[in-house]
Amino acid sequence: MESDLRRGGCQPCEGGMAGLSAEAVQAGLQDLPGWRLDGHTLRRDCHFKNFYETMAFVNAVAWIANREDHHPDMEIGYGRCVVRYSTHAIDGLTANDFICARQINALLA
Ligand SMILES: C[C@H](O)[C@H](O)[C@H]1CNC2=NC(N)=NC(=O)C2=N1
Repeated sequence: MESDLRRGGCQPCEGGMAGLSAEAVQAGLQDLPGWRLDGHTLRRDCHFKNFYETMAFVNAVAWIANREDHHPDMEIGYGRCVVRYSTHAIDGLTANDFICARQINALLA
């Protein structure tokens, strides 16, 4: 499982796909700085100097979302963006959510 979270590239989201166990989610979070569990979503609160930087980030996240065909919910303010990932198809968390969260961390590194 851990290796699935490290490997890039999301799998297609389908109704029957397996959600991660609570243990797997906790294990994944150990290696995902900045993210926490918020209900059944992975959440990171990001802060920026100004609106321009916030929107540059939002656009980069949108680019990743379209490449991976895996889309977060985003809440945007002048200097902040809350990013939440879950897999809508199963209303839970899958490896896809961790794969995308890692890509967001790479953007912010
Ligand atoms: C048809 C398309 O691949 C699916 O609707 C994808 C699109 N992006 C998605 N994003 C997320 N977060 N969860 C999904 O289940 C999902 N499904």
